[in-house]
Amino acid sequence: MPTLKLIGLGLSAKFVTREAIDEISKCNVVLFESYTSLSCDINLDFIKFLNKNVIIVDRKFIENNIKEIIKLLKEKEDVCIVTIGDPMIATTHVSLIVEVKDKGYNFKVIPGISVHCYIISKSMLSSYKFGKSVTITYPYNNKIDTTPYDVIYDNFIRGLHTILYLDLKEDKIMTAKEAVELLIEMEKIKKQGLISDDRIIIVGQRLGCDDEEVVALRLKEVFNYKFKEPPHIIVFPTDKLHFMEVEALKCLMK
Ligand SMILES: C[S@@+](CC[C@H](N)C(=O)[O-])C[C@H]1O[C@@H](n2cnc3c(N)ncnc32)[C@H](O)[C@@H]1O
Repeated sequence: MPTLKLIGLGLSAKFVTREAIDEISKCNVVLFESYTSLSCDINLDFIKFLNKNVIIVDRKFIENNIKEIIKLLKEKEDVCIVTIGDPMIATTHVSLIVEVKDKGYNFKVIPGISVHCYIISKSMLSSYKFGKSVTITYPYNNKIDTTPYDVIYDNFIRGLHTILYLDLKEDKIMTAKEAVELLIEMEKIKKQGLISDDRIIIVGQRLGCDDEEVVALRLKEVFNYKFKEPPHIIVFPTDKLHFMEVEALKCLMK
């Protein structure tokens, strides 16, 4: 039975699992989806080394070309869609599986180490206390989407931490500084007192790379801090911290 396989590669080459390597090596056609995340050392050449039949695909292809994917399944039997991180976390790929299953084909998910789990681990905050995550996006037509403010606020007052993914466009990658600038603009609109100089955030930079860094900073320190190149991710902790979380945060402060 033809099978669509969604394969996660983890954050960098050292996290690629044996299962991912085995599946990619034997797959008849490999589509490398490179728009939902990025890695310091996983690129087209890396995947080509495992399987020569690889094509880079963009958002348009994955989101609008289900017919093409079904055609490939009919012709090639096995189709692998390969992503950085985990294929099902902070992506919309579940819709592919639902459509393929609906047409009577098989599917398989091969998880990879996700930035979501990685930053929870490296933040050392209680994994039981993370609320809904959200993405901070660049303004569109000069309009700022304040959804992230609402999500953080809702989590914050319920004693929950928030993971903030940062916008990833074809031509630009949002940095932690740009994200904090946007949060400050959101505060001017929402005026609920969430964003203030002394709030602490955790910034994960280049996670999974040899030069990764995880640092806890007060918002007032963000603009003078020398961050590494993106990708960046932010954790916005609640102020209802367990005493052990307070100690963990101190370990991440410079
Ligand atoms: C939409 S999420 C996709 C997550 C991916 N599916 C996964 O499971 O890892 C992508 C966002 O996560 C963050 N991110 C991804 N990889 C990262 C890394 N290695 N270091 C820091 N942040 C990262 C960036 O904010 C990026 O825009």
